[in-house]
Amino acid sequence: MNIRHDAHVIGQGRRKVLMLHGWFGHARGWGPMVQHLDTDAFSYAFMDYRGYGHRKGSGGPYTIAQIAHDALALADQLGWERFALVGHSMGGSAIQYVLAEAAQRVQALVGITPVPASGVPFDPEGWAFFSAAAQDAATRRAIIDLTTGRRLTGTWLDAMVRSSLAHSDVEAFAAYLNAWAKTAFVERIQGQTVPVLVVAGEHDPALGEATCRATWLQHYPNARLEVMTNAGHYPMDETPIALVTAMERFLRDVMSV
Ligand SMILES: O=C(O)CCC(=O)CC(=O)O
Repeated sequence: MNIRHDAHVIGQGRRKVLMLHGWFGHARGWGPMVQHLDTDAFSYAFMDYRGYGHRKGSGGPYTIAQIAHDALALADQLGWERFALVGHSMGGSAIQYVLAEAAQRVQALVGITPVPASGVPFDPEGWAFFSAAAQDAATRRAIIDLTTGRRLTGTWLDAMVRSSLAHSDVEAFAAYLNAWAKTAFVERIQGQTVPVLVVAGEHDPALGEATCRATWLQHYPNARLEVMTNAGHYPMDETPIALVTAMERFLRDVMSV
């Protein structure tokens, strides 16, 4: 394991994979799935966004476009000409923005409970609720509880909130809500033939199977869907072995080495 550039890089494999985290995540916040990765077949680079993880205090811009540009700069630093991208939730929007900017470099996309390229619609009440999360730990906890189907232990919810508070700047967290919910760029990716795996969680109320079918599977002709049973919005914590198995089976299938 080593730290290079703006990323936490593990593995020596010839298949290169950039990992882009979600709103509550950070480069080292991918949970127990990390210990199950095949580090002989793959090299994984886990990137922090501006204002997150070891980039806390960096300042913005806190936008999906900036995440994508930082991801491409990281790939350049690592000497990765072509690579796959895995994005969780907000990271699902960012991996598609990378595709929009540099399709020739992208071998495959894996979206884990991912935000679509159309953004996420909110009613005023929902927007007020999610907006409160930046300043209020209890709201962060309530969102994670809601998006995992209100069925998981409070010990895990509390740990997720602590991790989110410790590893993100409040101003970045606040601004990224606008970024993931309101960045819409379907016209830039619609019809791209890149192989895509979409992983939905059975208990994810907003970004679950129905949303993935209505968005990702309509946008990409070569997209396939896997639904993780016994998972909500965080399969990397809830069903880590099943998630890694599905993800690496797909990537082995579509990435030439
Ligand atoms: O819309 C939802 O269900 C939650 C999305 C979210 O929290 C964003 C993220 O986890 O990156």
